Amino acid sequence: MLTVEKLESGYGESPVLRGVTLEVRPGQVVCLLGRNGTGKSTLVKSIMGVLKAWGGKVGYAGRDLTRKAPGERARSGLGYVPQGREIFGQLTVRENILIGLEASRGRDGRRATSELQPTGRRDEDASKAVSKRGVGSEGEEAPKAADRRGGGRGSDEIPQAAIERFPVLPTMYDRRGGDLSGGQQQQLAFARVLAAEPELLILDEPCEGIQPSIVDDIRDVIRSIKSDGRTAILLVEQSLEFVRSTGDYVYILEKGAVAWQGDMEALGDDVVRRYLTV
Ligand SMILES: Nc1ncnc2c1ncn2[C@@H]1O[C@H](COP(=O)(O)OP(=O)(O)OP(=O)(O)O)[C@@H](O)[C@H]1O
Repeated sequence: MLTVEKLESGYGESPVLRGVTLEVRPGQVVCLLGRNGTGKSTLVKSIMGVLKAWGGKVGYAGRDLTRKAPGERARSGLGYVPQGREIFGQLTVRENILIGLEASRGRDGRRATSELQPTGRRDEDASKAVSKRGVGSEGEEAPKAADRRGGGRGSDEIPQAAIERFPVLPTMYDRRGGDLSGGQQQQLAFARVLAAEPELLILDEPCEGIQPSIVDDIRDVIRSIKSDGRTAILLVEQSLEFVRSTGDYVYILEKGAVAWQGDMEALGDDVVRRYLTV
């Protein structure tokens, strides 16, 4: 479903990716490993179009997305939880999740909010975008998830797909995203992207800075998504233990290129020593 061919990218004049080729098949959990600075985040940013490709190709479900904007990639079915989560701190939990819905509304030809950047003062822009559509306050009209799915539910209802794995979130719908703990924010970031029911979920270090009990929850979420079989996952992760307990296939990057790839079972100690041990 996702095919990356000889992808090259970098920052300014500095190349980082030097011809990366990889593939994610439907239902697979593919893990991206490598020491610090080898280009893992650069690769997922380039797949999402947050960073422009210098060369090579990103194909998805038979379409060439290489020159497409991030919003269009989201509308095609790609969901992305960036490193650091990037939730909208000034918006409520409810508004954060509804923003995620925009990616799927975009599949009907409307603007996707993945084009909004959830940082600092841009929260204001996001807030405006939300309130324009009436999500912000009681009694106003919200994005019609029900319209799209023909479900006939209340107009401001958050889709079950967003929250079914995070029972704590509905208890905090009116809290500001910025007031949540790191673990809760990570759950919110997941819920926001799952609201759009992506076919491929790209996760950049979802366990970074998260306490162990929440890491276990995130592992359960990934396993549950995997067992549903509807969404493939491309997972950037540092923890070998986490990768071994969730993944099917592994790519290891070194100096912006794939240095090793294979089934999870083939990821032996020799490979770990050679490419991952610091
Ligand atoms: N915004 C940026 N501007 C310039 N250089 C950058 C930028 N982001 C990353 N780099 C550089 O690109 C290279 C690859 O970084 P990248 O974040 O992709 O690595 P990574 O494998 O994800 O590392 P980590 O595991 O530490 O997150 C590094 O040398 C890094 O310093």
